[in-house]
Amino acid sequence: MSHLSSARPAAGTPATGGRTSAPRITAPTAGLGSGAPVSAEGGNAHPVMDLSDVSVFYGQVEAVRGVTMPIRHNQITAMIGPSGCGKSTVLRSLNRMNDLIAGARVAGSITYHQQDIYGANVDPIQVRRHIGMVFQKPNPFPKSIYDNVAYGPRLDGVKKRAELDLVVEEALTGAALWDEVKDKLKTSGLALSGGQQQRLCIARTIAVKPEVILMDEPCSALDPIATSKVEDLMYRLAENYTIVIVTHNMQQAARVSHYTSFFTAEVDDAGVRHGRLVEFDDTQKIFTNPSEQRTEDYITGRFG
Ligand SMILES: Nc1ncnc2c1ncn2[C@@H]1O[C@H](COP(=O)(O)OP(=O)(O)OP(=O)(O)O)[C@@H](O)[C@H]1O
Repeated sequence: MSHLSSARPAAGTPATGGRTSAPRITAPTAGLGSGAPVSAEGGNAHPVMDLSDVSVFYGQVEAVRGVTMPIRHNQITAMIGPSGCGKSTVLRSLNRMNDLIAGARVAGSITYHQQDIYGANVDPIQVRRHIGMVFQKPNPFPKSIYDNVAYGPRLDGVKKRAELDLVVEEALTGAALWDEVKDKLKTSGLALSGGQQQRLCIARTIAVKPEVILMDEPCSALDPIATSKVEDLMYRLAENYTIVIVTHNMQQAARVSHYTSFFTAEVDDAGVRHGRLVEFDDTQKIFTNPSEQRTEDYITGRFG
């Protein structure tokens, strides 16, 4: 296990008023960039994160109740379910992005390598350093392609041009964008197409070598060709990263993920609506032989 010694915002992630005397969150360096390709049968992959009886509140409203599931190493876990069932809420709770929403609160336990990410001494900025996020709408900084990717490493203290050049090339190559942009690194990231912008945001995220990448509907703003490129990329990234993706697109979940969690909204005895995790399993099982009738109804289009 290695210890982090400094707090700094993760690339592409807004900094919060995090505690400055940042206590440390630990992570094994062995997991960073050293994983072997894992197939959909990777049921033995150990959990990098564990959610146990997680509920998320907005003020007094319990938007999601009692979610328990693992996030397995170098696997892609998809979250699917009808609108408003709490997929994005749960995703944001995995790297404390909900901290940025006034009144949001998480109950239950979310661990990263057995460490409670909401522990009293844990700095959310450090959490986001290890658990990066790619958003629905590509959000490059209004800077050059190079500076978008170099942003996080520079904050990490990488200053030498040659080192930065290498990190930028590696990240852009890892995000399957290098060949398209290597001759125009000084061009604004905003001048790229939507699909290229999303891959640039992925490059910016992986440039700081997080272990887990959260993706909130990363293809919803993209056309089918750009979507297919990002899907291919996700699959390749899973050789080295643990990915959690929220998607409205069931075909996409079936295509790219190893595990799928199906969420829905339930109304409790008091008439209050909450998001619930109905079923978590191998993606193949969810889409061919789910245990729950509600899952089957959803994937066969009978509701949702
Ligand atoms: N910032 C917020 N403040 C208050 N309530 C919120 C906030 N964000 C989400 N909610 C509520 O939490 C519930 C779950 O929303 P969430 O966006 O997580 O669902 P979702 O499954 O991701 O939906 P969609 O598929 O439409 O994006 C909804 O009732 C929503 O209105």
